[in-house]
Amino acid sequence: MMMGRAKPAPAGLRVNDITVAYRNGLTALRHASFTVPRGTITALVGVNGAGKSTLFKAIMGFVQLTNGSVEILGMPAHDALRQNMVAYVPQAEEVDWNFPVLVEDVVMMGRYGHMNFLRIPSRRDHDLVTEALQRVNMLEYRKRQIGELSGGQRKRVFLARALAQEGQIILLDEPFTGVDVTTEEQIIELLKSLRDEGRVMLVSTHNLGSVPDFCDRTVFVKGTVLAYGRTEDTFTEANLEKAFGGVLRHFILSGTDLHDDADPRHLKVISDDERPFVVYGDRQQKQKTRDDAPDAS
Ligand SMILES: Nc1ncnc2c1ncn2[C@@H]1O[C@H](COP(=O)(O)OP(=O)(O)OP(=O)(O)O)[C@@H](O)[C@H]1O
Repeated sequence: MMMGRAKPAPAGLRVNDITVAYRNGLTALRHASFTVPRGTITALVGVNGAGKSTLFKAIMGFVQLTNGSVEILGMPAHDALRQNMVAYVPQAEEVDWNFPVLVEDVVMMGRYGHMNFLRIPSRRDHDLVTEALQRVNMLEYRKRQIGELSGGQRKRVFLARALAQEGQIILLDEPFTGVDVTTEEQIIELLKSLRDEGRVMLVSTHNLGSVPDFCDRTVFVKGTVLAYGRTEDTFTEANLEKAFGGVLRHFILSGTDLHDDADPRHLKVISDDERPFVVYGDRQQKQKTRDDAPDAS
């Protein structure tokens, strides 16, 4: 009997040569392509205005593509979106926080796509909302107004909404902005456990220092995709330079600025003014908090 070769598993997400132009004529992305496998956390990095949010909107079908296509788990994006496979955690600025809505209602919105037009939640919908709130540690806030929460708590509620949706692809637009280090670490732990369940997370972030720590893959964006691949291969000074150009601040500490003794090793800090990326000689190491950062002045 002939043994057929096993078909390779489809990519989690395939962005194929997409171009996006806004109505005002601005082309925010041009011929952008990248692929990420399932069970990964992928960082999207680039300067303000590079096109990271546009890329999310293109995946979500919020903006029209003038070229190219997006494939999700081997199917056209349109089909995956219809099946509620893609969850989007927006930037805080995109949400109207004055809208009077309870935390649990926000999370229940994640279930809407699974309900019929009457939107009457089932027992399972309620259970999934409770489970999602538990997972982000926000269960005790379920009856609070969303507008009364802190920035970090709001982020966690929107993450819970993505969990309740049972999204297989989760897009997080700057989830760490305005979030303290403890909350950031909790979110990262949650993302890791979702990765281990085989989901795909795409995370736009300016926290360059934490990318090598928890993102398996990195996509460099600047009007297009400049480079992508495993973080250990792509998160290089050359790619950072290409993506950030003059925006990055570099400083090197050595000699008596760094050591009391004659230790010849130096330390390089690369930052776009959020959390810095620190290189000790040839080794790359995370800078945990801004407060820990060496004083550059
Ligand atoms: N609705 C819109 N209409 C017209 N132009 C837009 C629109 N939204 C974004 N742009 C422009 O498209 C480009 C890419 O913006 P985008 O929001 O995707 O960048 P970004 O990488 O997410 O930036 P940031 O890091 O600041 O969030 C920018 O030049 C921006 O001004």
